[in-house]
Amino acid sequence: MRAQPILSAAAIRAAEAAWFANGGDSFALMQRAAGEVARAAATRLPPGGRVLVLAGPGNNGGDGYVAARLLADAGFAVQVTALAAPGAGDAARAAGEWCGATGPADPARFDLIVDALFGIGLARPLEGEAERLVLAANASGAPILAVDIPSGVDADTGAVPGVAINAVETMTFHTAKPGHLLLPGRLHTGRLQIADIGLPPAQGTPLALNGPGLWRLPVPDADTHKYARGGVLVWSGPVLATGASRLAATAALRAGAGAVTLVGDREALLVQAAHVTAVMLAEGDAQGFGRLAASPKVKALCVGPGAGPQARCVAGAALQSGKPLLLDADALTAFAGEAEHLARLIRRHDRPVLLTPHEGEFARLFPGLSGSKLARAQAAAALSGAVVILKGADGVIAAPDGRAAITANAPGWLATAGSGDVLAGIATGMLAQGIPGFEAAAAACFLHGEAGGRLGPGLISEDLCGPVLREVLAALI
Ligand SMILES: NC(=O)C1=CN([C@@H]2O[C@H](COP(=O)(O)OP(=O)(O)OC[C@H]3O[C@@H](n4cnc5c(N)ncnc54)[C@H](O)[C@@H]3O)[C@@H](O)[C@H]2O)[C@@H](O)CC1
Ligand SMILES: [K+]
Repeated sequence: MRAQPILSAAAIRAAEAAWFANGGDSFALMQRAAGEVARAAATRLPPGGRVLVLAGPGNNGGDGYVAARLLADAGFAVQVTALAAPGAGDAARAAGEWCGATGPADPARFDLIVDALFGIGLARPLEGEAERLVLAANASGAPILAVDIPSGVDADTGAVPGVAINAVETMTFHTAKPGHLLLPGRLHTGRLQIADIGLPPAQGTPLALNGPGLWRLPVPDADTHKYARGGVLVWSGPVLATGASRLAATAALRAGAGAVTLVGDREALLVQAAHVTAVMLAEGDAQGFGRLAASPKVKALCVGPGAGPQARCVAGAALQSGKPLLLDADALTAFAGEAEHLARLIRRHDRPVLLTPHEGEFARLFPGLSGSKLARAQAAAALSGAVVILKGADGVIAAPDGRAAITANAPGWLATAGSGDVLAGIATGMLAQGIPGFEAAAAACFLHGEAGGRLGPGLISEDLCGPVLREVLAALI
């Protein structure tokens, strides 16, 4: 299975420019794009159905004019409402070839609205007539098919600086754009369709949709044993906060680590003992954690879920261990405002380190980083030398070498206490099995999303560690 590339607006324009430089015909490209829009529109229309095409001043509008002509030729009743006449180029040619009904219209009178106001060329918030058209289309109740990207959504960031079209479906071209997958853009996109319009396949792109094409799950050989599959240490929280680390430990075991041990003080372990069976327990403080981590049986470490006041010392010991390591929650907050110091420790560590902040933890750890979720995760990975999972429904995974992935399968049901602890555990379990950092992080995010999707309403984090993870793994191996 191939990874699905994602291209920024600039990368799409570069791909088009390269193709044009080799003699590719830009109007033919527009016609192919519009053909895909018309085909998608036709499947949503009754015979002779009424279509309103909202056309902007650029090539997105050009796609709209060509689609209008194709739909009219196919017997649909098409009207175009133009925001402004295209000035020149392909869009002007497309507008010139449209001879049908043109002018203002009540969008509620149509069976379908085709949104061709703005695509990847959106440069500022929608105002005035553009804003009015978008609000009227959204309020009309008619389904909206967006051309390339819902008008008002920034193709690179998913940001909606003003108003934006609420599409039921978006027909985009060549590859997905970050704005289709990052929030809030994803909520405006509806069903995303990606049409091949004849550009050469995007290869070696640093950004991809998170999915099985990006990583491969480990399958144990028949002659393996538990420590060959990978031992994991998870730092246990204190006596009144043991749940988070227990979720992480259980998830690591489910994800395929051969043996998982919770390490902590005696009181905490007595609580853990009342709950766990296959997960083992070992008494120790921060130095003890470091000593246990030195065992060749231990292949990955997880510090942070519910870690409590020891978080910094244990994270420090873990960072000296030379073992693949995941830092989450309290272990991230322990380094708040000290990203550069943490980066020095990570760079000395020389083995994969995963940082798994949610937005709040990210802001505390990297207060100087701004921009889109994608840009911030990439900057944090470059700064820290770690693979960063910036969590959320549009979770971004970024590696220090510039690779990044966006996860789009996480349902809202995953927004529940302990969900991040399970993600940390799955990712640590992947690290323990020798999966490289970026792939381990991406696989964990995908598995977590799939498990959440299967469980649905009523999901609690304990469920995520249950048989559902086994089912998800079995479906993907
Ligand atoms: N370049 C190509 O060959 C192809 C482009 N395609 C289409 O072309 C689109 C990109 O076309 P363009 O680069 O012309 O960009 P757009 O059509 O997205 O918009 C650019 C125009 O909108 C104006 N504009 C931007 N933001 C505005 C705002 N907030 N309010 C008012 N005006 C605003 C700009 O000044 C410019 O005139 C793609 O999204 C896609 O739909 C497709 O036809 C495939 C081929
Ligand atoms: K659009």
